[in-house]
Amino acid sequence: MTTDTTTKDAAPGATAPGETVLDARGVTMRFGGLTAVRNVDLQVNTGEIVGLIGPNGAGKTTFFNCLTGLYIPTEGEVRYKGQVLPPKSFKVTAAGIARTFQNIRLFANMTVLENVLVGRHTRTKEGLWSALLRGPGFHKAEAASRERAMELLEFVGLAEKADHLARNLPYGEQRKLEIARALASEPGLLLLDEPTAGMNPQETRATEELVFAIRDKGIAVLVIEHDMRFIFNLCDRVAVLVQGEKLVEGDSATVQGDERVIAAYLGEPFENAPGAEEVAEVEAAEANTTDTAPGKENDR
Ligand SMILES: Nc1ncnc2c1ncn2[C@@H]1O[C@H](COP(=O)(O)OP(=O)(O)OP(=O)(O)O)[C@@H](O)[C@H]1O
Repeated sequence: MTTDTTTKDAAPGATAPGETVLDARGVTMRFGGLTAVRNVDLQVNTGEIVGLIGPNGAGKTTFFNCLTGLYIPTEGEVRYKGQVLPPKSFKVTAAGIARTFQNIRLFANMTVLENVLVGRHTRTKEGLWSALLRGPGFHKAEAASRERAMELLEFVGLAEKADHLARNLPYGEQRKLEIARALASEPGLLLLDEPTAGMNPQETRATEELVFAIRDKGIAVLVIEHDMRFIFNLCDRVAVLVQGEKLVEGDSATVQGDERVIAAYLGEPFENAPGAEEVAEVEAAEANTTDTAPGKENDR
């Protein structure tokens, strides 16, 4: 699949093709006597979707936390577009890295649109006084933010639900909303922590298409997932963490066939073709989907 980040469709945070957006070197994170992540190197370039897989407790989320300023690595360095990242998560977001969480963290009693507007705060310049006085600058900035938030809701297939309360959305749509909120900070790199957890096969497939569409806008993606079909369909490169260390890194075919990965994580060689039962489930669900269903416009 090709990526053209020079088109007018490129996201505001998009980077030139081939640029290294994330450069993590020797990242180690210790909690007392436990080394959760040990000396991990990982690069992500523009136009790439990179997967991070491994057994439960392998250190994947801890590594994400080291990339996003939630944890300060005990050792090692993380650079975004060549700059060492500041050790504060809001500064990391402002620098251009956005993330979603393993457990959905939406503002349940706010509307779908308001949740996305919250995600834009790192990109709005209007300060407290401007907000209190509600001058022309404030109204202009607010209108621009709303317009961008609606564009993002359109992109993820939730525009028609902009006024719904987040808590009333079905689970799969809450996950999409989290992605829209993360995109609202106009990142150059998006980190997704188990984006398909709890989804049915149809929702998982729609998420796959959404991630491809995000990549096609020039935003690099690093994704943690336990769904191996999702990972191997989606990713240009996959890194495998086991007990905090990077065991293998390579393209999907290399990782799927690696004896060490099979022994430590997959258990048995990965069978790429979906089972007949899964195909039937997706086809039945798609047959029931009306033309107005959210996410329809992202289908490719
Ligand atoms: N804040 C913390 N304090 C102490 N130990 C922690 C902390 N966070 C994570 N750990 C430990 O670090 C190890 C790695 O955990 P982590 O959540 O990063 O794994 P993971 O690969 O994301 O697992 P999963 O796939 O189950 O989400 C585990 O042993 C965990 O108990």
